[in-house]
Amino acid sequence: MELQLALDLVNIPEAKDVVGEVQDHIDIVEIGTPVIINEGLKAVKEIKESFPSLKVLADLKIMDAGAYEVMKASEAGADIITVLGATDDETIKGAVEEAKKQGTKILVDMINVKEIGKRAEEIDALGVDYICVHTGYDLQAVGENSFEQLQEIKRVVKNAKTAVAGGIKLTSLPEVVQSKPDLVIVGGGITSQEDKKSVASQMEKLIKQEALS
Ligand SMILES: O=C(CO)[C@H](O)[C@H](O)COP(=O)(O)O
Repeated sequence: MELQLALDLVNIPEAKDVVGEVQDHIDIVEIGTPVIINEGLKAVKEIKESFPSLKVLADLKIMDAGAYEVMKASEAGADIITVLGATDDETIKGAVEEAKKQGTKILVDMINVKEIGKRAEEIDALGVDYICVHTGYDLQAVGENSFEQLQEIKRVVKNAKTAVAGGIKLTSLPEVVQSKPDLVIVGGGITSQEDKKSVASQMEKLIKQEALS
C-alpha cells in the first residue's frame, strides 16, 4: 500500500517546500488539476527534477485526446497520468497504449461515475494500471466520501491496482486502510496541517502496519 500526497492549492515554490518537508514519508507526489491549470506541465517537470526518487502523478483528468495528452505529460516527466472513468473507452485505450510506449502508467479516476462496479469492471479489462474511487471537493462539502465505493470496486477489479481519494484525514485513515487499497491519496489531510511531516509520518506508519496485517 502506497501513500500519495496531492498538491492542489499551491504554486511551484510552495509545492517544493511541502514535498521537501514530507518526502521521506510518501511514495508519489500528485500535481493536482488546479496546479496544472495555473502553472502548466512545467509544475510536473520541476517537481520531478527536484525529487527524482519520488513518482510524480499528473492529475490531468483526461476526457478526450487520451494518447496526445498522455504523451505531453509523460514528456514532462510524469510517471502516472489520470484519465476520467466517465469518458469513452476509445480515449482510455488511447491513453493506455501511449502510456505503454512512454513507460508511464494510467490511473482512472471514477469521480462522478454512477454504476461504479459495472464501469470499474469494464475499465479493468482495458489494461489500466490503477482504478481510483474519488469524492471531489464539491461533494466532500456536503458530507460524502468514497469509502463504500472502494469496497465495491475491490470486489470486481481483478487486474488494476485500487486507489481511494477525497477528504481522507489521519482520523479516517484507519477505516480506509482496512479495505486494503493499493494506493491512498491524501491532499488537505496533510497540506492543511501545521506539522505536515508529523501527520505524513503517522499516515505512513498506519499504512505500513495495515499492509503487514
Ligand atoms: O483530485 C483532487 C480534487 O479533484 C484531490 O487531489 C483529491 O481529492 C485529494 O485531495 P483531498 O484529500 O484534499 O480531497
